[in-house]
Amino acid sequence: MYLAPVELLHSGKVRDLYADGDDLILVASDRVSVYDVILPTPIPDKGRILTQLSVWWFDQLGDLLPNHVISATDVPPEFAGRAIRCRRLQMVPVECVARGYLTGGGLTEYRATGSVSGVSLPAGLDEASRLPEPIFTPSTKAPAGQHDEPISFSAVVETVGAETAERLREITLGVYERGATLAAERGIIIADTKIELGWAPDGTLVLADEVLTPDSSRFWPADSWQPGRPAFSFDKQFVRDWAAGTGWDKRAPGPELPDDMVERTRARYVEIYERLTGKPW
Ligand SMILES: CCOC(=O)Cn1cc(-c2ncnc(N)c2C#N)cn1
Repeated sequence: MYLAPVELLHSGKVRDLYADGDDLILVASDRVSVYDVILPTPIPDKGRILTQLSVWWFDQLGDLLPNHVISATDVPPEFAGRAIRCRRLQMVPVECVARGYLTGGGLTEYRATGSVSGVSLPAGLDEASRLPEPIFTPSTKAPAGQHDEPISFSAVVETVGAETAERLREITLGVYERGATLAAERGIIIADTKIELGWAPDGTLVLADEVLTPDSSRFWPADSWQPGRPAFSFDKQFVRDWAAGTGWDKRAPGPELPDDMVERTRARYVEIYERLTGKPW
């Protein structure tokens, strides 16, 4: 059977997007990125593990909203297990972020303004503080290599209208709370997550991209969480600490990882998959 070649549309840090006729093929690589730098050493099976975790979440979230998955198996053979055939959507031009904890860019913004994406927060919060309740903190979709800029809810209203803005907030918080609740029962804190939504031709909002993976969300082991202390990244901390120990200048290309680092990091992805899905990898 002649297999029409797929066309590369967009290559990201750790994933690539192809066109295959009317469909899209979203492919996850084994690349890992720390401090926004792609490391030269792949983590075997990372792409497959995160793709299968995302597929599992899509199924768990099917009662909240439809998703873009056409098939997780009908993909080009070279991408088997680490790609999703998905329907082409009109993507919402807003990064939909939910935060249950304060860290990263949200903490920086809070320290400067007392709020995150226009959402006022109580005084006295610190690194890794749990928020009184999860908040919707949208941002712009910055061009590759630049950081997304926080935008207020009213800016989202101006972009997509009030009804859709409310729906974006409702969906984003709903996906986060479903994921954070399930993960917490399994000893994992999901501190925040970024989802992508798109419109189907009939105007329905559809969950796209990847969902609730360690690449789209911050995963922390619950047993070592301490507000006021930088949290331990479940999947990336070993590599971050090791790379920092080599004296790596983060403006330089990332260092090659030694075999034990690769295996320990792979094991962390397997552990996340098994804990959340309850299925052996
Ligand atoms: C580098 C990989 O990441 C992306 O390309 C993100 N992205 C996804 C789309 C998209 N566009 C239309 N329909 C979809 N179903 C999707 C999805 N998912 C665009 N950018």
